Amino acid sequence: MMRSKLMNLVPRAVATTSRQMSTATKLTTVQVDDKTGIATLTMNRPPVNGLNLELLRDIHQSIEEIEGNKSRGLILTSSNPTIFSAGLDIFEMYKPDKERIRAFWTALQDVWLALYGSSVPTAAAINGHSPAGGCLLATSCEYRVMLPKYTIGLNETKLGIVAPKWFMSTFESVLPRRLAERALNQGRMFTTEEALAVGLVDEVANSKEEAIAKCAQFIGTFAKVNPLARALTKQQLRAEELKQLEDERVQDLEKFIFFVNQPAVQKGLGIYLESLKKKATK
Ligand SMILES: CC/C=C\C/C=C\C/C=C\C=C\CC(=O)SCCNC(=O)CCNC(=O)[C@H](O)C(C)(C)COP(=O)(O)OP(=O)(O)OC[C@H]1O[C@@H](n2cnc3c(N)ncnc32)[C@H](O)[C@@H]1OP(=O)(O)O
Repeated sequence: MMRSKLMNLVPRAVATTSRQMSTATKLTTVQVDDKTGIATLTMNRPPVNGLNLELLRDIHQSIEEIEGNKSRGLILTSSNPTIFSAGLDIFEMYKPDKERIRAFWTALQDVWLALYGSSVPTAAAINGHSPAGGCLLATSCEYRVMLPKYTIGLNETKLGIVAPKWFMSTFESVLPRRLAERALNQGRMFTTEEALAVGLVDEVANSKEEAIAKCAQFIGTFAKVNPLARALTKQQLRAEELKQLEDERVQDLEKFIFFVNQPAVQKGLGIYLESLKKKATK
C-alpha cells in the first residue's frame, strides 16, 4: 500500500488560488491551497463530528484523494466551531446492527491505516474538543496545533471500554510511555494548556485560521527535504504499528465485536448516552 503511495511523491508546479477538490461527499470537504499545495480536510458532521460509518468512509476517501493528487501535505480540521471530533459515534456501538457494526469498525481501521501511514506530511488543527476517537485522529498526524480552553485525550476507561492496542500505540508515539500509561488508565482528558505542557500538542493558536497557518508552517519545513526520503523515513518509523494492525485486523474486528456486545459494556454505553442527553437538557 505504502509503495504505490510513494509513487505519487513527485514535485509539482504550484498556482496561486485555492480550489475545492472534493465535494463528492457531504461529511468532509477537501480544499487545496494552490499556492502551497497543502490540502485541508474538514470534517463536517453536525452536531459533534461523531465518527459514524459514513463520516469514517468519507474521511478515508478524502485521505486517498489527497494521497492521489500529489498534495504537499494534509491538514485535518473541523467545521464545528467548538468540537474537533467527539470521537466514535456511540450510537454505532449501542444496540448495534450486526452487519453495520462490522463495516463501522473496518472503516475506522481503514482511516487509521491511511492517516497514520500517510505518505504526505500530516497535521491537525484541533479547533475544539477532541476526546477518544478525536484524539486518535489528531495523534495519528505528525503535528498538532490546538485552540485554548478545549480538551483532548483517550477517555475510554471512563466509559467502561478498553482502547484497542493501536489507539494506545498511537498515543504512545506522542507521549512518553509512563505518562501515556497513566493517562490511559485514568481516562484522562487534558486541557489545551496541559496538553501543550506534556507534548500532546505542539503549539497553541488563538483561532482556527492561525492553527491552520501554523500547521502549514510545519508542513513547509519539509519543502527542502527530498519527499521520497522523507516518506520512506516516516514509513520505517511507523511500520511496526501499521504492520501489527494490518496483520491482525480480522482478530481486532472480532475482539471489538465480542467486547462491544458484552451486556456490561452495553449497559455502560446506555448510561453514558443518557448522561450526555441529561447534560444537554440541563
Ligand atoms: C480488549 C479490547 C478489544 C477491543 C476494543 C473494544 C472496544 C473499544 C471501543 C471503542 C473505542 C471508542 C473510542 C471512542 O471514541 S468512544 C466516544 C467517546 N466520546 C466521548 O466520550 C465524547 C462525549 N461527548 C462529549 O464529551 C461532549 O458531547 C463534547 C465535549 C464532545 C461536546 O460537548 P457540547 O456540550 O458541545 O455538546 P453536547 O450537548 O454534549 O452534545 C451534543 C449532542 O451530541 C451527542 N453526542 C456527543 N458526543 C457523542 C458521541 N461520541 N456519540 C454520539 N452522540 C454524541 C450528545 O448526546 C448531544 O445529543 P443530543 O443533542 O442531546 O441528542
